[in-house]
Amino acid sequence: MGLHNTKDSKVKQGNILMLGLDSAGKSTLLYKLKYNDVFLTIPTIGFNVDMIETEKDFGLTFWDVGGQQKMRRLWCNFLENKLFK
Ligand SMILES: Nc1nc2c(ncn2[C@@H]2O[C@H](COP(=O)(O)OP(=O)(O)OP(=O)(O)O)[C@@H](O)[C@H]2O)c(=O)[nH]1
Ligand SMILES: [Mg+2]
Repeated sequence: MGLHNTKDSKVKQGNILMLGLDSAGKSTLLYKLKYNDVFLTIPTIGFNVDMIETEKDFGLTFWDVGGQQKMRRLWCNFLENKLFK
């Protein structure tokens, strides 16, 4: 997870990369964290990005990446991204 300041140095933000095999429960976990509820999900094609404000001036951006076989070749693009280093 990377943690960095935005233009306003008081506002902090972190990025969380969610990787895992298909049907591991990544999207379910994200919706549970964001809405405190369980939703019917469909397999993620590509990726979802969602932000959760944890407290004043602090937010977490979740990158929920599809885990199906055909999606896994995209994982390296996220792992090489400096947001997650
Ligand atoms: N029993 C049980 N089922 C779960 C749990 N978490 C997720 N599921 C179910 O598992 C299935 C897949 O969940 P998803 O959250 O879509 O899985 P995912 O990791 O996002 O899958 P991809 O998007 O294909 O990578 C859904 O039917 C969920 O309801 C859990 O903790 N317990
Ligand atoms: Mg998903």
